[in-house]
Amino acid sequence: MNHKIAFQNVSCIYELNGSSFTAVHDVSLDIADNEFITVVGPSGCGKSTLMNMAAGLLEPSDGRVAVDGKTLTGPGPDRGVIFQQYALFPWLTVRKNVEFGLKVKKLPKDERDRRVNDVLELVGLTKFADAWPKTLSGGMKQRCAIARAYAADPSVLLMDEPFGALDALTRVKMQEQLLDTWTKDKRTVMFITHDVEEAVYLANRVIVMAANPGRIQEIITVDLPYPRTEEIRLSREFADLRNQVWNAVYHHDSKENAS
Ligand SMILES: Nc1ncnc2c1ncn2[C@@H]1O[C@H](COP(=O)(O)OP(=O)(O)OP(=O)(O)O)[C@@H](O)[C@H]1O
Repeated sequence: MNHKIAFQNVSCIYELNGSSFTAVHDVSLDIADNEFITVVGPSGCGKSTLMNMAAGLLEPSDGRVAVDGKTLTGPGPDRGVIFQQYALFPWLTVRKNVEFGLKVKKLPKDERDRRVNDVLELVGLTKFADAWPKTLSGGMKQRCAIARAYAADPSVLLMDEPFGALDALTRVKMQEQLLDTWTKDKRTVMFITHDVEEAVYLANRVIVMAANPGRIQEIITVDLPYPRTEEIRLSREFADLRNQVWNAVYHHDSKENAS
């Protein structure tokens, strides 16, 4: 299999006030090219720490993280990062927000225009190209952030609870929209969430983490076809997978807390 991202025996130890805390311990994981993986687990199990190491924002204390076989030494344009906070520039329109990184890269104007138009179309924001961020709903702001990440043409998208601030209905719509975008233009996606249903709905594989120390508890393959229709979401197979992930996350966590 062609591995896009490889975590090899990765650990992360934070030093704080003279004591050390193991946030992630000995994680090994291979993510295939164009695979969509989701990462779930209890609060504090090291999900963001793992993603920050893939983003190159944090260096592992032990082991290595590689993208396309190359050990990471920092952030790079091959990886687009999307956080829960939309991080849009309020003084720029949707179009200018999406264009921003391309200007920094000094791409010629016609190339910038072409790319911005393509990605706005991809996320369904063409009509809102000249709108200001403050006039957009939360879901639209996050679509704009996704468009901006796509515009830079990264082969990897790292998403940390991107829909965490949205209401339940918008969240479901955003999941559909994201899968639609990803199906049209595949990337390797690592998506962190607290929401078990979201984790199953989106993923090829769900990585369930446990805490103290943060580690991989179980990997559950979601053998459901794309597009993930409403019929799939309401199917018996989907419910079984959701229960399986739920048990791996919560029953394991409550057993640990009881002991
Ligand atoms: N800079 C830091 N210094 C010390 N400890 C940290 C630091 N960042 C995170 N931690 C600790 O490491 C552990 C893992 O944190 P991390 O944010 O990766 O977990 P998470 O699974 O993403 O949590 P959540 O779901 O609540 O966002 C937590 O116990 C956290 O308190």
